[in-house]
Amino acid sequence: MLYNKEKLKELYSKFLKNKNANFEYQYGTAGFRYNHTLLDPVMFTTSIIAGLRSLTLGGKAIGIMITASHNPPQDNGVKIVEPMGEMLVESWEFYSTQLANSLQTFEFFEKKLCDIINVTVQKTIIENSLTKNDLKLNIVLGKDSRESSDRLAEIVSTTITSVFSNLKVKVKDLGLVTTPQLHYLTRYANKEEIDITTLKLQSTYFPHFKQAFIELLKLHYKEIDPAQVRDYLSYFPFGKLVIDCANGVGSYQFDQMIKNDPWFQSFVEIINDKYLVPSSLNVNCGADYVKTNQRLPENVNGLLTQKQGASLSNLYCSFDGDADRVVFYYLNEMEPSQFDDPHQKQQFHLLDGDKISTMLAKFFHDILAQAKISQDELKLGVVQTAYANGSSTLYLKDNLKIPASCTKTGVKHLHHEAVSQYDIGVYFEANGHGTVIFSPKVYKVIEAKLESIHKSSGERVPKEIVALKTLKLFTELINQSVGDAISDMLSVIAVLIISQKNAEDWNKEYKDLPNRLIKVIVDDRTVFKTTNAERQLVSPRGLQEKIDGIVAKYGPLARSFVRASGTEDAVRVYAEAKSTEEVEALVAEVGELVKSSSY
Ligand SMILES: CC(=O)N[C@H]1[C@@H](OP(=O)(O)O)O[C@H](CO)[C@@H](O)[C@@H]1O
Ligand SMILES: [Mg+2]
Repeated sequence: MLYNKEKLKELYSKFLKNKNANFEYQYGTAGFRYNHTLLDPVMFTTSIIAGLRSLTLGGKAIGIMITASHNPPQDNGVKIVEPMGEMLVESWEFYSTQLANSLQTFEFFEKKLCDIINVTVQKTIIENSLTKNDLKLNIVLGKDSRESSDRLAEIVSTTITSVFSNLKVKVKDLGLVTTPQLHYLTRYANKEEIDITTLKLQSTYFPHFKQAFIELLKLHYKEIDPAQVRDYLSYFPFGKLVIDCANGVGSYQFDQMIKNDPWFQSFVEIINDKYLVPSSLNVNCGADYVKTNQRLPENVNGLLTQKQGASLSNLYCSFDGDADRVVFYYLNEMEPSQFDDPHQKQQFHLLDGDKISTMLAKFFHDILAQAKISQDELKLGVVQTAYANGSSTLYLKDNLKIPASCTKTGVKHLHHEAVSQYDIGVYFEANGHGTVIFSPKVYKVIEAKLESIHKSSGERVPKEIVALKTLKLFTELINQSVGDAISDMLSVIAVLIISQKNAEDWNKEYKDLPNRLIKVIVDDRTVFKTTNAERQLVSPRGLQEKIDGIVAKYGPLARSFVRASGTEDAVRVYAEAKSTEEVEALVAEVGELVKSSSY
Protein backbone atom coordinates (compact mmCIF):
# COMPACT_ATOMS: atom_id res chain seq x y z
CA MET A 1 0.00 0.00 0.00
CA LEU A 2 1.26 3.46 -0.91
CA TYR A 3 -0.05 5.14 2.18
CA ASN A 4 -0.12 4.38 5.88
CA LYS A 5 -3.79 3.63 6.48
CA GLU A 6 -3.63 3.97 10.24
CA LYS A 7 -2.08 7.42 10.03
CA LEU A 8 -4.45 8.44 7.26
CA LYS A 9 -7.40 7.60 9.49
CA GLU A 10 -5.90 9.32 12.50
CA LEU A 11 -5.23 12.54 10.60
CA TYR A 12 -8.59 12.39 8.85
CA SER A 13 -10.30 12.59 12.26
CA LYS A 14 -7.87 15.19 13.57
CA PHE A 15 -8.09 17.69 10.72
CA LEU A 16 -11.79 17.24 10.01
CA LYS A 17 -12.94 18.35 13.41
CA ASN A 18 -13.99 21.76 12.18
CA LYS A 19 -15.29 20.68 8.81
CA ASN A 20 -18.37 22.52 7.67
CA ALA A 21 -20.39 19.73 6.05
CA ASN A 22 -22.06 21.92 3.45
CA PHE A 23 -18.99 23.76 2.30
CA GLU A 24 -17.77 23.04 -1.25
CA TYR A 25 -14.08 23.64 -1.89
CA GLN A 26 -12.84 24.73 -5.30
CA TYR A 27 -9.22 24.79 -6.53
CA GLY A 28 -9.55 28.16 -8.28
CA THR A 29 -7.39 30.72 -10.11
CA ALA A 30 -4.96 30.77 -7.21
CA GLY A 31 -5.45 27.38 -5.57
CA PHE A 32 -7.72 27.09 -2.50
CA ARG A 33 -8.25 30.43 -0.78
CA TYR A 34 -10.65 30.99 2.12
CA ASN A 35 -10.94 32.24 5.68
CA HIS A 36 -8.23 30.31 7.55
CA THR A 37 -10.77 28.55 9.79
CA LEU A 38 -12.03 26.58 6.78
CA LEU A 39 -8.63 25.39 5.65
CA ASP A 40 -7.51 22.50 7.90
CA PRO A 41 -9.32 19.75 5.92
CA VAL A 42 -8.20 21.17 2.59
CA MET A 43 -4.57 21.39 3.76
CA PHE A 44 -4.74 17.72 4.61
CA THR A 45 -6.16 16.68 1.23
CA THR A 46 -3.97 19.06 -0.79
CA SER A 47 -0.82 17.72 0.88
CA ILE A 48 -1.82 14.22 -0.16
CA ILE A 49 -2.47 15.38 -3.74
CA ALA A 50 0.93 17.12 -3.87
CA GLY A 51 2.55 13.92 -2.59
CA LEU A 52 0.83 11.87 -5.28
CA ARG A 53 1.88 14.39 -7.93
CA SER A 54 5.52 13.99 -6.89
CA LEU A 55 5.23 10.17 -6.87
CA THR A 56 3.60 10.22 -10.32
CA LEU A 57 6.49 12.28 -11.67
CA GLY A 58 9.13 9.87 -10.38
CA GLY A 59 10.00 11.87 -7.25
CA LYS A 60 10.37 15.29 -8.90
CA ALA A 61 10.15 18.07 -6.32
CA ILE A 62 6.68 19.61 -6.04
CA GLY A 63 6.10 22.95 -4.32
CA ILE A 64 3.39 23.83 -1.82
CA MET A 65 2.84 27.51 -1.04
CA ILE A 66 0.66 28.67 1.82
CA THR A 67 -0.59 32.16 1.08
CA ALA A 68 -3.65 34.25 0.33
CA SER A 69 -1.64 36.92 -1.47
CA HIS A 70 -3.39 40.32 -1.24
CA ASN A 71 -6.44 39.02 0.68
CA PRO A 72 -7.13 40.30 4.21
CA PRO A 73 -5.13 38.90 7.16
CA GLN A 74 -7.80 36.41 8.29
CA ASP A 75 -7.73 34.57 4.93
CA ASN A 76 -5.20 32.02 3.81
CA GLY A 77 -4.77 29.51 1.04
CA VAL A 78 -2.68 26.84 -0.60
CA LYS A 79 -1.42 26.16 -4.08
CA ILE A 80 0.65 23.44 -5.65
CA VAL A 81 3.64 24.21 -7.88
CA GLU A 82 4.76 21.98 -10.74
CA PRO A 83 8.42 20.81 -11.02
CA MET A 84 9.42 23.55 -13.48
CA GLY A 85 7.83 26.26 -11.32
CA GLU A 86 4.57 26.39 -13.22
CA MET A 87 1.05 26.33 -11.83
CA LEU A 88 -0.53 22.93 -11.19
CA VAL A 89 -1.84 21.26 -14.37
CA GLU A 90 -5.58 21.41 -14.83
CA SER A 91 -6.31 17.67 -14.49
CA TRP A 92 -4.70 17.75 -11.04
CA GLU A 93 -6.67 20.83 -10.03
CA PHE A 94 -9.65 18.61 -10.64
CA TYR A 95 -8.28 15.81 -8.39
CA SER A 96 -7.54 18.41 -5.69
CA THR A 97 -11.12 19.67 -5.77
CA GLN A 98 -12.50 16.12 -5.83
CA LEU A 99 -10.53 14.93 -2.82
CA ALA A 100 -11.28 18.08 -0.81
CA ASN A 101 -15.00 17.45 -1.32
CA SER A 102 -14.95 13.72 -0.50
CA LEU A 103 -14.66 13.99 3.24
CA GLN A 104 -18.16 12.85 4.21
CA THR A 105 -16.96 9.56 5.79
CA PHE A 106 -13.53 7.98 6.05
CA GLU A 107 -14.58 5.07 3.82
CA PHE A 108 -15.84 7.39 1.11
CA PHE A 109 -12.69 9.49 1.35
CA GLU A 110 -10.39 6.47 1.14
CA LYS A 111 -12.29 5.14 -1.86
CA LYS A 112 -11.87 8.47 -3.67
CA LEU A 113 -8.18 8.52 -2.78
CA CYS A 114 -7.71 5.03 -4.21
CA ASP A 115 -9.56 6.03 -7.39
CA ILE A 116 -7.15 8.94 -7.85
CA ILE A 117 -4.13 6.75 -7.07
CA ASN A 118 -5.29 4.23 -9.68
CA VAL A 119 -5.39 6.74 -12.49
CA THR A 120 -2.16 8.50 -11.49
CA VAL A 121 0.63 6.85 -9.47
CA GLN A 122 -0.45 3.33 -10.30
CA LYS A 123 -0.03 4.07 -14.00
CA THR A 124 3.53 5.31 -13.39
CA ILE A 125 4.35 2.20 -11.38
CA ILE A 126 3.11 -0.12 -14.12
CA GLU A 127 4.58 1.81 -17.05
CA ASN A 128 8.03 1.95 -15.43
CA SER A 129 7.92 -1.45 -13.69
CA LEU A 130 8.65 0.25 -10.36
CA THR A 131 8.79 -1.41 -6.97
CA LYS A 132 7.88 0.32 -3.73
CA ASN A 133 11.57 0.93 -3.12
CA ASP A 134 11.78 3.07 -6.23
CA LEU A 135 9.02 5.40 -5.11
CA LYS A 136 10.24 8.81 -3.99
CA LEU A 137 8.40 11.88 -2.87
CA ASN A 138 9.88 15.38 -2.55
CA ILE A 139 7.99 18.41 -1.32
CA VAL A 140 9.28 21.97 -1.04
CA LEU A 141 7.13 23.97 1.36
CA GLY A 142 6.84 27.72 1.83
CA LYS A 143 4.53 30.11 3.64
CA ASP A 144 3.70 33.80 3.87
CA SER A 145 3.60 35.85 7.08
CA ARG A 146 -0.04 35.31 8.10
CA GLU A 147 -0.81 34.26 11.65
CA SER A 148 -2.43 31.01 10.45
CA SER A 149 0.46 30.08 8.14
CA ASP A 150 2.47 28.24 10.85
CA ARG A 151 -0.48 26.06 11.77
CA LEU A 152 -1.25 25.25 8.13
CA ALA A 153 2.41 24.49 7.31
CA GLU A 154 2.48 22.10 10.24
CA ILE A 155 -0.53 20.24 8.79
CA VAL A 156 1.29 19.88 5.46
CA SER A 157 4.52 18.49 7.00
CA THR A 158 2.65 16.14 9.33
CA THR A 159 0.38 14.85 6.58
CA ILE A 160 3.15 14.19 4.08
CA THR A 161 5.53 12.51 6.50
CA SER A 162 2.84 10.44 8.25
CA VAL A 163 0.59 9.41 5.37
CA PHE A 164 3.52 8.42 3.16
CA SER A 165 5.71 7.08 5.98
CA ASN A 166 6.16 3.80 4.05
CA LEU A 167 8.03 5.57 1.26
CA LYS A 168 11.18 7.63 0.75
CA VAL A 169 9.87 11.05 1.71
CA LYS A 170 11.62 14.38 1.93
CA VAL A 171 9.99 17.65 2.93
CA LYS A 172 12.03 20.83 2.77
CA ASP A 173 10.37 23.56 4.81
CA LEU A 174 11.73 26.87 3.53
CA GLY A 175 9.78 28.83 6.14
CA LEU A 176 8.88 32.41 5.31
CA VAL A 177 9.35 32.90 1.54
CA THR A 178 7.68 34.83 -1.24
CA THR A 179 5.55 32.81 -3.67
CA PRO A 180 8.01 33.34 -6.56
CA GLN A 181 10.92 32.22 -4.39
CA LEU A 182 9.09 28.97 -3.73
CA HIS A 183 8.52 28.56 -7.49
CA TYR A 184 12.14 29.39 -8.23
CA LEU A 185 13.60 26.94 -5.71
CA THR A 186 11.26 24.13 -6.79
CA ARG A 187 12.37 24.64 -10.39
CA TYR A 188 16.01 24.95 -9.34
CA ALA A 189 15.92 21.67 -7.38
CA ASN A 190 14.55 19.80 -10.38
CA LYS A 191 16.75 21.47 -12.99
CA GLU A 192 19.94 20.92 -11.04
CA GLU A 193 18.73 17.56 -9.72
CA ILE A 194 19.83 18.40 -6.21
CA ASP A 195 18.75 17.03 -2.86
CA ILE A 196 15.96 19.36 -1.74
CA THR A 197 17.18 19.38 1.84
CA THR A 198 20.20 21.42 0.71
CA LEU A 199 18.12 24.21 -0.91
CA LYS A 200 19.09 27.71 0.24
CA LEU A 201 18.04 31.14 -0.98
CA GLN A 202 21.39 32.61 0.06
CA SER A 203 23.30 30.59 -2.50
CA THR A 204 20.73 30.51 -5.31
CA TYR A 205 17.96 33.08 -5.64
CA PHE A 206 19.69 36.12 -4.12
CA PRO A 207 23.03 35.98 -5.94
CA HIS A 208 21.38 35.00 -9.21
CA PHE A 209 19.18 38.10 -9.50
CA LYS A 210 21.68 40.53 -7.95
CA GLN A 211 24.38 39.33 -10.30
CA ALA A 212 22.25 39.71 -13.44
CA PHE A 213 21.27 43.25 -12.41
CA ILE A 214 24.85 44.35 -11.74
CA GLU A 215 26.14 42.70 -14.91
CA LEU A 216 23.63 44.72 -16.93
CA LEU A 217 24.88 47.97 -15.43
CA LYS A 218 28.48 47.00 -16.07
CA LEU A 219 27.68 46.17 -19.67
CA HIS A 220 26.11 49.57 -20.30
CA TYR A 221 28.41 51.77 -18.25
CA LYS A 222 31.79 50.28 -19.09
CA GLU A 223 33.65 53.52 -18.56
CA ILE A 224 33.13 53.14 -14.83
CA ASP A 225 35.52 50.97 -12.88
CA PRO A 226 33.48 47.76 -12.46
CA ALA A 227 35.03 47.31 -9.02
CA GLN A 228 33.43 50.58 -7.93
CA VAL A 229 29.85 49.45 -8.04
CA ARG A 230 28.87 52.53 -6.01
CA ASP A 231 29.69 54.77 -9.00
CA TYR A 232 26.78 53.38 -10.98
CA LEU A 233 24.43 55.23 -8.66
CA SER A 234 25.08 58.43 -10.55
CA TYR A 235 23.30 56.88 -13.53
CA PHE A 236 20.09 56.24 -11.64
CA PRO A 237 17.37 58.50 -13.10
CA PHE A 238 15.55 58.72 -9.77
CA GLY A 239 16.33 59.61 -6.17
CA LYS A 240 15.44 56.66 -3.99
CA LEU A 241 13.51 53.55 -4.81
CA VAL A 242 10.86 53.36 -2.09
CA ILE A 243 9.36 49.88 -1.74
CA ASP A 244 6.03 49.35 0.01
CA CYS A 245 6.06 45.70 1.07
CA ALA A 246 2.39 45.44 2.17
CA ASN A 247 3.67 44.47 5.66
CA GLY A 248 4.24 41.05 4.15
CA VAL A 249 6.95 38.48 3.50
CA GLY A 250 8.44 40.61 0.70
CA SER A 251 9.92 42.98 3.27
CA TYR A 252 11.64 40.16 5.12
CA GLN A 253 13.00 38.57 1.95
CA PHE A 254 14.11 41.74 0.21
CA ASP A 255 15.82 42.81 3.40
CA GLN A 256 17.65 39.45 3.47
CA MET A 257 18.67 40.00 -0.13
CA ILE A 258 20.28 43.38 0.47
CA LYS A 259 21.33 43.19 4.10
CA ASN A 260 25.03 42.68 3.46
CA ASP A 261 25.01 44.95 0.49
CA PRO A 262 25.57 48.62 1.31
CA TRP A 263 25.29 49.49 -2.39
CA PHE A 264 21.72 48.23 -2.72
CA GLN A 265 20.88 49.74 0.64
CA SER A 266 22.07 53.13 -0.53
CA PHE A 267 19.30 53.52 -3.11
CA VAL A 268 16.48 51.51 -1.54
CA GLU A 269 14.09 52.40 1.27
CA ILE A 270 11.66 49.77 2.49
CA ILE A 271 8.36 50.90 4.01
CA ASN A 272 5.39 48.92 5.36
CA ASP A 273 7.75 46.21 6.51
CA LYS A 274 5.86 44.97 9.60
CA TYR A 275 5.70 41.35 8.54
CA LEU A 276 5.92 40.40 12.22
CA VAL A 277 2.56 42.09 12.81
CA PRO A 278 0.30 39.84 10.69
CA SER A 279 -2.81 41.89 11.41
CA SER A 280 -1.29 44.74 9.35
CA LEU A 281 -0.83 42.64 6.19
CA ASN A 282 -2.24 44.42 3.10
CA VAL A 283 -4.00 46.98 5.34
CA ASN A 284 -3.95 50.39 3.61
CA CYS A 285 -0.90 49.35 1.65
CA GLY A 286 0.39 46.92 -0.96
CA ALA A 287 -0.03 46.58 -4.71
CA ASP A 288 -3.72 45.71 -4.66
CA TYR A 289 -4.61 48.65 -2.41
CA VAL A 290 -2.64 51.10 -4.55
CA LYS A 291 -3.98 49.79 -7.87
CA THR A 292 -7.61 49.46 -6.77
CA ASN A 293 -7.82 52.79 -4.95
CA GLN A 294 -5.37 54.56 -7.27
CA ARG A 295 -3.77 56.26 -4.32
CA LEU A 296 -0.66 56.17 -2.14
CA PRO A 297 -0.23 53.53 0.53
CA GLU A 298 0.31 54.60 4.12
CA ASN A 299 3.70 55.80 5.32
CA VAL A 300 5.03 57.48 2.21
CA ASN A 301 7.11 60.45 3.32
CA GLY A 302 9.25 62.80 1.29
CA LEU A 303 9.22 62.95 -2.45
CA LEU A 304 12.73 64.00 -3.23
CA THR A 305 16.22 62.79 -2.48
CA GLN A 306 19.34 64.92 -2.66
CA LYS A 307 21.90 63.31 -4.92
CA GLN A 308 25.10 64.80 -6.24
CA GLY A 309 23.89 68.26 -5.35
CA ALA A 310 20.55 67.90 -7.15
CA SER A 311 17.06 67.00 -5.97
CA LEU A 312 15.74 63.94 -7.71
CA SER A 313 12.20 62.57 -7.48
CA ASN A 314 11.82 59.24 -5.77
CA LEU A 315 10.37 56.26 -7.56
CA TYR A 316 7.85 54.18 -5.60
CA CYS A 317 6.60 50.65 -5.92
CA SER A 318 4.29 48.36 -4.00
CA PHE A 319 4.49 44.58 -3.66
CA ASP A 320 1.48 42.51 -2.70
CA GLY A 321 1.29 40.23 0.36
CA ASP A 322 3.26 37.34 -1.15
CA ALA A 323 5.43 39.50 -3.43
CA ASP A 324 4.40 38.14 -6.80
CA ARG A 325 2.93 41.46 -7.96
CA VAL A 326 4.39 44.91 -8.26
CA VAL A 327 3.07 48.30 -9.37
CA PHE A 328 5.05 51.54 -9.57
CA TYR A 329 4.04 55.17 -9.05
CA TYR A 330 5.49 58.63 -8.62
CA LEU A 331 4.45 62.03 -7.40
CA ASN A 332 4.78 65.43 -8.94
CA GLU A 333 7.89 67.25 -7.86
CA MET A 334 6.63 69.36 -4.98
CA GLU A 335 7.86 69.79 -1.45
CA PRO A 336 5.88 67.72 1.09
CA SER A 337 4.85 70.96 2.84
CA GLN A 338 2.82 71.93 -0.24
CA PHE A 339 0.47 69.00 0.19
CA ASP A 340 -2.78 69.62 2.05
CA ASP A 341 -3.71 66.00 1.74
CA PRO A 342 -0.98 63.44 0.95
CA HIS A 343 -3.58 61.37 -0.89
CA GLN A 344 -4.43 64.05 -3.43
CA LYS A 345 -5.02 62.17 -6.66
CA GLN A 346 -3.68 64.75 -9.07
CA GLN A 347 -0.17 64.36 -7.69
CA PHE A 348 -0.18 60.60 -7.86
CA HIS A 349 0.66 58.76 -11.09
CA LEU A 350 0.22 55.02 -11.27
CA LEU A 351 2.46 52.83 -13.45
CA ASP A 352 0.59 49.54 -13.33
CA GLY A 353 1.03 46.14 -14.98
CA ASP A 354 0.06 47.55 -18.38
CA LYS A 355 2.68 50.28 -18.09
CA ILE A 356 5.26 47.68 -17.07
CA SER A 357 4.45 45.31 -19.93
CA THR A 358 4.39 48.04 -22.57
CA MET A 359 7.68 49.43 -21.32
CA LEU A 360 9.35 46.02 -21.37
CA ALA A 361 7.87 45.24 -24.80
CA LYS A 362 9.17 48.52 -26.23
CA PHE A 363 12.58 47.87 -24.69
CA PHE A 364 12.86 44.37 -26.17
CA HIS A 365 11.56 45.65 -29.50
CA ASP A 366 14.40 48.20 -29.61
CA ILE A 367 17.00 45.69 -28.39
CA LEU A 368 15.98 43.22 -31.11
CA ALA A 369 16.37 45.96 -33.72
CA GLN A 370 19.82 46.88 -32.36
CA ALA A 371 20.80 43.21 -32.40
CA LYS A 372 19.56 43.01 -36.01
CA ILE A 373 17.06 40.29 -35.17
CA SER A 374 13.88 40.45 -37.23
CA GLN A 375 10.31 39.71 -36.09
CA ASP A 376 10.44 36.63 -38.35
CA GLU A 377 13.42 35.27 -36.47
CA LEU A 378 12.05 35.93 -32.98
CA LYS A 379 8.40 36.80 -32.44
CA LEU A 380 7.82 39.38 -29.73
CA GLY A 381 4.32 39.84 -28.34
CA VAL A 382 2.33 40.95 -25.33
CA VAL A 383 -0.43 39.07 -23.55
CA GLN A 384 -3.08 41.00 -21.63
CA THR A 385 -6.51 40.38 -20.11
CA ALA A 386 -9.77 42.29 -20.53
CA TYR A 387 -8.69 44.45 -17.56
CA ALA A 388 -5.82 45.97 -19.57
CA ASN A 389 -6.34 49.65 -20.13
CA GLY A 390 -7.66 50.26 -23.68
CA SER A 391 -4.95 52.88 -24.26
CA SER A 392 -2.21 50.33 -23.59
CA THR A 393 -3.60 47.95 -26.22
CA LEU A 394 -3.91 50.76 -28.79
CA TYR A 395 -0.37 51.94 -27.99
CA LEU A 396 1.03 48.44 -28.55
CA LYS A 397 -0.82 47.89 -31.80
CA ASP A 398 -0.74 51.37 -33.34
CA ASN A 399 2.48 52.94 -32.04
CA LEU A 400 4.80 50.03 -31.39
CA LYS A 401 3.26 47.61 -33.92
CA ILE A 402 3.71 44.80 -31.43
CA PRO A 403 1.04 42.06 -31.44
CA ALA A 404 -1.14 41.88 -28.33
CA SER A 405 -3.36 38.95 -27.35
CA CYS A 406 -6.15 38.91 -24.80
CA THR A 407 -6.82 35.90 -22.55
CA LYS A 408 -9.00 35.04 -19.60
CA THR A 409 -8.02 36.37 -16.15
CA GLY A 410 -5.44 34.35 -14.20
CA VAL A 411 -1.75 34.14 -14.95
CA LYS A 412 -1.90 30.52 -16.02
CA HIS A 413 -3.92 31.61 -19.08
CA LEU A 414 -1.52 34.45 -19.90
CA HIS A 415 1.50 32.21 -19.39
CA HIS A 416 0.10 29.57 -21.71
CA GLU A 417 -0.64 32.12 -24.44
CA ALA A 418 2.83 33.69 -24.10
CA VAL A 419 4.56 30.30 -24.38
CA SER A 420 2.47 29.09 -27.30
CA GLN A 421 2.40 32.31 -29.36
CA TYR A 422 5.68 34.13 -28.88
CA ASP A 423 9.44 33.69 -28.57
CA ILE A 424 9.58 36.69 -26.27
CA GLY A 425 6.22 36.77 -24.56
CA VAL A 426 5.61 39.69 -22.21
CA TYR A 427 2.58 39.04 -20.05
CA PHE A 428 1.17 41.11 -17.21
CA GLU A 429 -2.21 41.52 -15.63
CA ALA A 430 -3.10 45.17 -15.08
CA ASN A 431 -2.70 44.58 -11.34
CA GLY A 432 1.06 44.04 -11.78
CA HIS A 433 1.23 40.25 -11.84
CA GLY A 434 3.32 38.95 -14.70
CA THR A 435 6.67 38.22 -16.27
CA VAL A 436 8.43 37.65 -19.59
CA ILE A 437 9.16 34.25 -21.06
CA PHE A 438 11.89 33.48 -23.59
CA SER A 439 11.62 30.43 -25.85
CA PRO A 440 14.60 28.08 -26.36
CA LYS A 441 14.97 29.69 -29.81
CA VAL A 442 15.92 33.01 -28.18
CA TYR A 443 18.99 31.46 -26.57
CA LYS A 444 19.98 29.73 -29.83
CA VAL A 445 19.64 32.92 -31.88
CA ILE A 446 21.70 34.93 -29.35
CA GLU A 447 24.50 32.35 -29.30
CA ALA A 448 24.54 31.96 -33.09
CA LYS A 449 24.68 35.74 -33.63
CA LEU A 450 27.39 36.25 -31.05
CA GLU A 451 29.45 33.47 -32.59
CA SER A 452 29.08 34.74 -36.14
CA ILE A 453 30.03 38.28 -35.09
CA HIS A 454 33.16 36.98 -33.36
CA LYS A 455 34.11 34.94 -36.42
CA SER A 456 33.47 37.64 -39.02
CA SER A 457 36.61 39.51 -40.10
CA GLY A 458 37.59 40.39 -36.55
CA GLU A 459 35.80 43.69 -36.92
CA ARG A 460 34.01 44.73 -33.75
CA VAL A 461 30.31 45.49 -33.86
CA PRO A 462 29.88 46.82 -30.32
CA LYS A 463 26.26 48.01 -30.48
CA GLU A 464 25.06 44.69 -31.79
CA ILE A 465 27.08 42.77 -29.22
CA VAL A 466 25.84 44.93 -26.36
CA ALA A 467 22.24 44.39 -27.53
CA LEU A 468 22.71 40.62 -27.70
CA LYS A 469 24.34 40.48 -24.29
CA THR A 470 21.63 42.72 -22.85
CA LEU A 471 18.97 40.35 -24.09
CA LYS A 472 20.84 37.41 -22.62
CA LEU A 473 21.18 39.10 -19.23
CA PHE A 474 17.47 39.91 -19.17
CA THR A 475 16.70 36.21 -19.62
CA GLU A 476 18.56 35.83 -16.30
CA LEU A 477 17.18 38.88 -14.50
CA ILE A 478 13.58 37.91 -15.21
CA ASN A 479 12.06 35.08 -13.19
CA GLN A 480 10.52 33.19 -16.07
CA SER A 481 8.65 30.64 -14.00
CA VAL A 482 6.21 33.12 -12.51
CA GLY A 483 5.56 36.82 -11.84
CA ASP A 484 8.02 37.96 -9.18
CA ALA A 485 7.85 41.40 -7.56
CA ILE A 486 11.59 41.46 -6.75
CA SER A 487 12.74 40.31 -10.18
CA ASP A 488 10.18 42.47 -12.03
CA MET A 489 11.19 45.49 -9.96
CA LEU A 490 14.88 44.99 -10.76
CA SER A 491 14.02 44.52 -14.45
CA VAL A 492 12.02 47.75 -14.56
CA ILE A 493 14.73 49.80 -12.91
CA ALA A 494 17.36 48.21 -15.15
CA VAL A 495 15.36 49.35 -18.20
CA LEU A 496 14.98 52.87 -16.77
CA ILE A 497 18.70 53.12 -16.03
CA ILE A 498 19.81 51.70 -19.39
CA SER A 499 17.43 53.95 -21.32
CA GLN A 500 18.04 56.89 -18.97
CA LYS A 501 14.34 57.53 -18.46
CA ASN A 502 12.64 58.74 -15.32
CA ALA A 503 9.14 57.80 -14.22
CA GLU A 504 7.62 60.78 -16.01
CA ASP A 505 9.25 59.82 -19.33
CA TRP A 506 7.97 56.30 -18.83
CA ASN A 507 4.44 57.48 -18.07
CA LYS A 508 4.35 59.82 -21.09
CA GLU A 509 4.40 56.97 -23.62
CA TYR A 510 0.60 56.76 -23.48
CA LYS A 511 -2.16 58.17 -21.30
CA ASP A 512 -4.37 55.75 -19.39
CA LEU A 513 -8.11 56.00 -19.93
CA PRO A 514 -9.85 56.72 -16.62
CA ASN A 515 -10.98 53.34 -15.30
CA ARG A 516 -12.80 51.83 -12.37
CA LEU A 517 -13.23 48.32 -10.99
CA ILE A 518 -15.95 47.52 -8.46
CA LYS A 519 -17.34 44.42 -6.76
CA VAL A 520 -21.02 43.57 -6.66
CA ILE A 521 -22.34 40.95 -4.26
CA VAL A 522 -25.01 38.73 -5.80
CA ASP A 523 -26.88 35.63 -4.62
CA ASP A 524 -25.18 33.26 -7.02
CA ARG A 525 -22.19 34.41 -8.98
CA THR A 526 -21.92 31.12 -10.89
CA VAL A 527 -24.77 32.19 -13.19
CA PHE A 528 -22.46 34.84 -14.68
CA LYS A 529 -20.84 33.04 -17.62
CA THR A 530 -18.67 34.73 -20.21
CA THR A 531 -17.17 34.33 -23.66
CA ASN A 532 -14.63 36.21 -25.82
CA ALA A 533 -11.86 36.26 -23.17
CA GLU A 534 -14.44 37.23 -20.53
CA ARG A 535 -15.43 40.41 -22.34
CA GLN A 536 -19.04 39.38 -22.94
CA LEU A 537 -21.69 37.65 -20.86
CA VAL A 538 -23.59 34.70 -22.32
CA SER A 539 -25.53 34.15 -19.11
CA PRO A 540 -27.77 35.51 -17.58
CA ARG A 541 -29.47 35.86 -20.93
CA GLY A 542 -30.17 39.36 -22.09
CA LEU A 543 -27.86 41.09 -19.62
CA GLN A 544 -25.04 41.71 -22.13
CA GLU A 545 -27.42 43.53 -24.48
CA LYS A 546 -28.43 45.81 -21.63
CA ILE A 547 -24.77 46.49 -20.76
CA ASP A 548 -24.06 47.26 -24.43
CA GLY A 549 -26.96 49.70 -24.40
CA ILE A 550 -25.52 51.56 -21.41
CA VAL A 551 -21.94 51.61 -22.77
CA ALA A 552 -23.14 53.04 -26.10
CA LYS A 553 -24.26 56.20 -24.30
CA TYR A 554 -20.69 56.96 -23.22
CA GLY A 555 -19.01 57.35 -26.61
CA PRO A 556 -16.58 55.29 -28.68
CA LEU A 557 -13.81 54.93 -26.06
CA ALA A 558 -16.10 53.59 -23.35
CA ARG A 559 -15.99 49.93 -22.37
CA SER A 560 -17.47 47.87 -19.57
CA PHE A 561 -17.65 44.18 -18.81
CA VAL A 562 -18.89 41.93 -16.04
CA ARG A 563 -17.50 38.61 -14.79
CA ALA A 564 -17.62 36.43 -11.68
CA SER A 565 -14.47 36.58 -9.58
CA GLY A 566 -12.55 33.32 -9.26
CA THR A 567 -11.10 34.24 -5.86
CA GLU A 568 -13.90 36.09 -4.06
CA ASP A 569 -17.64 35.60 -3.71
CA ALA A 570 -18.46 38.59 -5.90
CA VAL A 571 -19.04 39.75 -9.43
CA ARG A 572 -16.53 42.27 -10.81
CA VAL A 573 -17.62 45.22 -12.94
CA TYR A 574 -14.93 47.02 -14.91
CA ALA A 575 -15.41 50.25 -16.85
CA GLU A 576 -13.30 52.77 -18.69
CA ALA A 577 -14.30 56.00 -20.42
CA LYS A 578 -12.78 59.24 -21.60
CA SER A 579 -13.27 61.15 -18.33
CA THR A 580 -13.31 60.35 -14.62
CA GLU A 581 -16.89 61.59 -14.29
CA GLU A 582 -18.03 59.40 -17.16
CA VAL A 583 -16.28 56.30 -15.88
CA GLU A 584 -17.80 56.74 -12.40
CA ALA A 585 -21.26 57.11 -13.92
CA LEU A 586 -20.75 54.15 -16.26
CA VAL A 587 -19.47 51.76 -13.58
CA ALA A 588 -22.28 52.78 -11.24
CA GLU A 589 -24.92 52.25 -13.90
CA VAL A 590 -23.64 48.79 -14.91
CA GLY A 591 -23.11 47.87 -11.22
CA GLU A 592 -26.71 48.86 -10.44
CA LEU A 593 -27.94 46.79 -13.38
CA VAL A 594 -26.09 43.71 -12.11
CA LYS A 595 -27.31 44.28 -8.55
CA SER A 596 -30.91 44.92 -9.50
CA SER A 597 -31.13 41.88 -11.75
CA SER A 598 -32.63 39.21 -9.55
CA TYR A 599 -29.72 36.78 -9.69
C1 LIG B 1 -9.37 41.80 -11.63
C2 LIG B 1 -8.25 41.13 -10.92
O1 LIG B 1 -7.27 41.78 -10.55
N1 LIG B 1 -8.40 39.81 -10.71
C3 LIG B 1 -7.37 39.03 -10.00
C4 LIG B 1 -8.02 38.04 -9.05
O2 LIG B 1 -8.81 37.16 -9.80
P1 LIG B 1 -10.41 37.15 -9.84
O3 LIG B 1 -10.76 35.89 -10.58
O4 LIG B 1 -10.80 38.40 -10.55
O5 LIG B 1 -10.87 37.18 -8.41
O6 LIG B 1 -7.01 37.30 -8.38
C5 LIG B 1 -6.20 36.50 -9.27
C6 LIG B 1 -5.22 35.72 -8.41
O7 LIG B 1 -4.36 36.54 -7.69
C7 LIG B 1 -5.49 37.40 -10.27
O8 LIG B 1 -4.78 36.61 -11.17
C8 LIG B 1 -6.53 38.26 -11.01
O9 LIG B 1 -5.92 39.18 -11.85
MG1 LIG C 1 0.11 37.62 -4.91
